Amino acid sequence: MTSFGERLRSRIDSRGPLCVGIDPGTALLHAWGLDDSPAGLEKFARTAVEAAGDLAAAVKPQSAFFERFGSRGVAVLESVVADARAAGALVVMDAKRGDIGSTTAAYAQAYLHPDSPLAADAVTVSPYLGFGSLRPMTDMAFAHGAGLFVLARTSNPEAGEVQLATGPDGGTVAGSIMDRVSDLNRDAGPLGSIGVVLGATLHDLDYPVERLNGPILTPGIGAQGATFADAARLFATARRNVLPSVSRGVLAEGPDLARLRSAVTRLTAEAREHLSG
Ligand SMILES: O=C(O)c1cc(=O)[nH]c(=O)n1[C@@H]1O[C@H](COP(=O)(O)O)[C@@H](O)[C@H]1O
Repeated sequence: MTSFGERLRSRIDSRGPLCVGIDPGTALLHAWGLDDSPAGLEKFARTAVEAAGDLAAAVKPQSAFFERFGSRGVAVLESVVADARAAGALVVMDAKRGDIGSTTAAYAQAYLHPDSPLAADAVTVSPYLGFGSLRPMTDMAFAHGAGLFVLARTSNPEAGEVQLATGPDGGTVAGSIMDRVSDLNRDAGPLGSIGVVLGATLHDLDYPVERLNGPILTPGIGAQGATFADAARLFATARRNVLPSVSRGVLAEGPDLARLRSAVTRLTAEAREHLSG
C-alpha cells in the first residue's frame, strides 16, 4: 500500500503541481449554458473531469455544490471520484468535516474507507473542535493509505479572529495546529500524508512551513485574487510540497473542452515555473 504522501509526491513530480477545483455553482452552470439542476450538474462535472483528470495532479470536488441537489447530486459526486481516479488524478474531497470524535469516525468511514462509494485519496477537515477530535480521521488515513488536509489558515477575510487567537504561551491557534500536523508527519518520506490548508491570499505566515513535512493545499489563486507567485513567496521554504488549487479560474474557461484543457495545461506550466525546486 502506498501512502497518500507518496502518491502525491509522484503525481506532482510527473504531472506538475496543479489541483483543479470542481465547484459547480449556479453562476458557473448558467455561464456554461446549463440548467442549475442535477442534469446540468452531471454534464458540468463530466466535462470538468474530462478536462483535468488525465492532466492535473489532483482534482478537488467541493461537496457542498453536489449536496445541494440531494441524493442525485451525491450520485454525481460519486462518479466524479471514480472517473477522476480512473483517469489518474488524485481526488481531494473538499468536505471540511469536523465533529465530536464518534461522529468524526463516521465521516472518516464515508470519505476515507476504501469500501465507501465516496472514498477519496484525501479529505479536507476542520480541527476547530480540537485537534484531538480528528483522531479517527488520522487513524483511518494511516490505515488505508489516505490523506488529510487540515484547515490551518484559510483564505477568507474573517479567518483571523479564530485562527490567529493566541494562547497563554503567546502562540497562535493556527501555529499549534501546524505543530500537531508536523508531529504526525515526523519520519514520513518522501512526503507526509497529513497536509494543511493555507490560503494563498495571506500576506504573511510567520511559521516555518518546511517543518510540516507534508503537503500544503493552497486555494485562493485566481478568483480570490492571489497568484502562483504569491504562493511561491509565502511558502518559499517548502515550494515543492505546495499543491495550488484553482476552481473558478479554470472552470470559467468552459464549456468548451479544448479551451478548458488548454487552461489546465497553461496553469500547470505556470505553477511548475513558480513552485518547482
Ligand atoms: O479547503 C479549501 O479548499 C478552501 C480553503 C480555503 O481556505 N479557501 C477556499 O477557498 N477553499 C476552497 O477552495 C475553493 C476556491 O475556489 P475558487 O476561489 O473558485 O478557486 C472553494 O471550493 C473553497 O471552498
